[in-house]
Amino acid sequence: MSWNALTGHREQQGDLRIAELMEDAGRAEAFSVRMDDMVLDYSKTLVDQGARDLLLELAGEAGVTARRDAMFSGQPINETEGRAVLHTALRDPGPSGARVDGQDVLPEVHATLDRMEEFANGLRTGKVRPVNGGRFTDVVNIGIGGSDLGPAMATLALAPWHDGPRLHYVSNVDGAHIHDTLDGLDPKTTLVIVASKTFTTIETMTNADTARRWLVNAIGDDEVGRHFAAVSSAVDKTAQWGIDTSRVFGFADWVGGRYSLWGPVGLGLMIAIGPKPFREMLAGGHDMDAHFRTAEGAENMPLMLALVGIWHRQVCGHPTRAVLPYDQRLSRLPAYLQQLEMESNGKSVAMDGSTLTVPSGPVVWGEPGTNGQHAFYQLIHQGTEVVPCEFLVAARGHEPDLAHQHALLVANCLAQSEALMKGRSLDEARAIMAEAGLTGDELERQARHRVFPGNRPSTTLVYPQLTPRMLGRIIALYEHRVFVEGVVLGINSFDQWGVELGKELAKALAPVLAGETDGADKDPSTRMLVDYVQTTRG
Ligand SMILES: O=P(O)(O)OC[C@H]1O[C@H](O)[C@H](O)[C@@H](O)[C@@H]1O
Repeated sequence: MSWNALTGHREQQGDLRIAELMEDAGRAEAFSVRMDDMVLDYSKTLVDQGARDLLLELAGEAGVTARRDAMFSGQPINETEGRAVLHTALRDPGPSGARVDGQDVLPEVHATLDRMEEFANGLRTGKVRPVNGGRFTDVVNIGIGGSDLGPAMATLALAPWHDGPRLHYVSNVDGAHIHDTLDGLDPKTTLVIVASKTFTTIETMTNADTARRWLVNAIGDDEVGRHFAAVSSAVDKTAQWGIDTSRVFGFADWVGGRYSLWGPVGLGLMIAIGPKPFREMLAGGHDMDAHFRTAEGAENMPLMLALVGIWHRQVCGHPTRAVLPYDQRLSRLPAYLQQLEMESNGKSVAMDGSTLTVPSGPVVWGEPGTNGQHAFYQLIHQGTEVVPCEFLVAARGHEPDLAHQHALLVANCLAQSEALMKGRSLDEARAIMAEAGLTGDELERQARHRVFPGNRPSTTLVYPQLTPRMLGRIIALYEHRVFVEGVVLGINSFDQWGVELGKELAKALAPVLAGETDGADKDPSTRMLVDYVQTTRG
């Protein structure tokens, strides 16, 4: 019912402009939400009082609160895989937590964290040594998807805390990735973490084999295990692959891959920044969990971020959403969110097997500002498609000597949302052209190119500084936003069947490319492409 009411409300708004709503001096306060020292400003959107009421009603009808409580209490809300969804337990300081099969999950979570801490400290202090002595200078994390994007994003984000061994991330099955990463590293002082929830992912296992050969060449076979650690929920498979159990950090199947940064998948990050900042990040995630569980309605930041997302995608029909961190260290955030949001909510079948009657989650994309301004913002300002923008910016940077650069960064961020909202009318453009000395048809023609439609929505998340705790809050904010959007759409945000078909076909195509089978069953396009590769590669 609320869907219809919402689309009706949007229609009623007609050509209402955000700038008109902004004439209300109280709008910014009324249409923003605070969580401690963070502010999410969604006043530069067309969400008005009526829209917000209806969106909250929609969340109520979808049963977001009950579903949220079911998630936190360990019920198997991932119904297509029959699993609980408890990544929040990885950042729960306890003392007691959710129960799965009657068992409190926290003792194991905390014991694993302690083991990770011991191992990370060992590497950082030189207690955990390479075969030939000395210290580990470099750590290579081999993983893909959820076993790569989260820790890689966070390692970059927390660079100011990086005082441990150098961290490198290899994900792509393209040999170029591991080749270029290992090139220049010394195998005698390099530790490899093989990170894979399933420990079957072809990309990761292929890269792990390559890394093992590289290590064996330098240090021999006997003790190569001392240069490995594994992170997985398939502990039996890590043993089969030859990694000693003391070097294996396990996690339960109720941690989804793309939600797994908080536990052993974050091992590399913990080695890089140290256990204390890592635990601070967990505390930040837990802050957001507590907020999400207790803040009411429009006071709830993840809920409101989700509802604004739904307003833009499902109600207004904008197909994409740009994530624009004005923070170079968050440059991998858009890629991380692409998996988090699109793998979670890019689905067209509802939990009950019926076809979705509203669009699924949006295409998520983005780059850090100000780089994007000199590339694709043209389309955001003047293209025919409206792209809701999500800006993120810290009040303070980490480089006191470069505070003037941070001030410029912030000015650019705020100016963009202002420009998107305000735009520039034809009359204003004409005045600029007249000022430049143009007249007649030429003035008119040139003016038209300089019109900005404006009325383009954006949200801005501001926070004091990108610390480990803040990063934890930001990531958990997005996780819960994805959760709420999924509940409102009625889909299962925690499976990913859509990635399977391509994997199956790739497996079947490998022998065709190798010339072992003829591929007669393939379509003409695929056959032509196979033929091209076979004849061209020599
Ligand atoms: O951690 P792994 O089991 O190796 O999985 C790595 C990734 O591959 C899969 O194809 C899934 O789509 C991702 O959700 C997952 O994060």
